[in-house]
Amino acid sequence: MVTLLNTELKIGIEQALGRAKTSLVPVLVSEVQKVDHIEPLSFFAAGIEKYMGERFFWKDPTEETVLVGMGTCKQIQSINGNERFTETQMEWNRLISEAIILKEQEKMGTGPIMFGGFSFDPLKEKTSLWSKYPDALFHVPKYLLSIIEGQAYLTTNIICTQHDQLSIVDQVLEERHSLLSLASLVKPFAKSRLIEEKEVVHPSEWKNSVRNLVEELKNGQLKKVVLARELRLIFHDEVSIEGVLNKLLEEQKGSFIFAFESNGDCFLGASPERLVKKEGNQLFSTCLAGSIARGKTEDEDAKLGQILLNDQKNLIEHHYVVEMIKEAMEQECLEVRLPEQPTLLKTRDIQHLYTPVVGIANPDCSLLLVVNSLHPTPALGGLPQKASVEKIREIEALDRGLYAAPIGWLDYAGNGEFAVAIRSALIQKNEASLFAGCGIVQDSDADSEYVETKIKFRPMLSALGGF
Ligand SMILES: C=C(O[C@@H]1C=C(C(=O)O)C=C[C@H]1O)C(=O)O
Ligand SMILES: [Mg+2]
Repeated sequence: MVTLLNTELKIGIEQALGRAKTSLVPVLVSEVQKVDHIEPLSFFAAGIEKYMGERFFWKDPTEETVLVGMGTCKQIQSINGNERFTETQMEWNRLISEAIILKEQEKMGTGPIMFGGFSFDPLKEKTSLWSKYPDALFHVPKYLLSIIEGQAYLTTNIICTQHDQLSIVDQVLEERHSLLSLASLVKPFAKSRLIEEKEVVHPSEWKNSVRNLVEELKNGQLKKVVLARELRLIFHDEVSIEGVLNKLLEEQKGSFIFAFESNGDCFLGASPERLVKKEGNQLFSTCLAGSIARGKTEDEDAKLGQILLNDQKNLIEHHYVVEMIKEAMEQECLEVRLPEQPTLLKTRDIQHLYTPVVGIANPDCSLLLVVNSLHPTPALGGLPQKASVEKIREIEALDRGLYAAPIGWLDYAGNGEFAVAIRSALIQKNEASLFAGCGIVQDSDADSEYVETKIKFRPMLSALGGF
């Protein structure tokens, strides 16, 4: 259990109440404390009763940053299509400009942050599948556990309005105390029991749409289009989000592990692909496209890797991504660096062609606007960007929702990170939808692309106990 000093929080709230009464706008108070280590998954599990539907989880591949949020002290959303990035950034800036932040040191990922995501394509006709997730949805948590380079921090966020009294301090302290006590009790994480697995679109139909698309790619100006498909699973009981996260953390160590709850649904996954990270004036992005299976032996694995590194179809598929990301980063940066040749990035189930991109951001750069200019990269959409998204909208029998779209966090100093939400699933009580797609180019073969999507389902299938 962790004991905290409470005095500062009270002073902060007093100030915020005063400010809220004169300005008549709600004021955010954010207090950060260094705490003894708390197991992130235990903290997440501690919120199962009180904060179900209002939790998030994030771990980057290097484990430099782990964030677990609980409760929602403020929700930011936008239903305004292509304006969703700008609107979200502006609302965040407004909230932060008034906030009172109590902390001892500057640490990225502590203090007020918001976590959430954007839809892949706001213009795609919506189905009921994603009814809990608007085109932009972000949560500022009430309680945030941040593990930054191994050190744990606990942030408490409170919104003070003109109608609040100082007594809210006692309420918050009591709530926080019981949350921390629960987090110290480690629970066994339940496994899910699968009943049925159904491909939403029949394999032969999906392969036909790939074949038709390949013909179009040969004849038109479209160079690449990413086509995805959905797998629907039914379970005996409600899926345990903690159980799935536990397995993802065990099995997908080199990936971003994320979970984002909204109103009873949960979108989670293990993505190997960074969209963009901002740390001070540095920007990092990733080109990831071109895939091959892992080998059963070390030798076979290395051979497959060599095949991938020299395969024209995959190199072209990858090159389109490099071309577009380089160009977009050059718009945002004073300087951009990237290697000339891709290397391999391997996860448990698959290997990819990988090119990291680093840049020095323009002075006026803001993270969500970079997200806006990158999304979707040709790794998830295609090339040219607009025409490929239109093609997906027209031919893909799937409501992507947040799949293949940016998911991540932003802090009060403008730092943060977004991954593309692939190798992911939407959990709805005792059912789940899994998503996987692949880049179709002129030389694509429908059967091989189908196998590639099958491999890409594995991380989530395995975590859900179905493989
Ligand atoms: C679209 C997905 O993955 C993307 C497509 C890839 C490909 O076609 O080779 C590789 C990595 C990802 O950028 C997915 O996993 O659903
Ligand atoms: Mg591919």
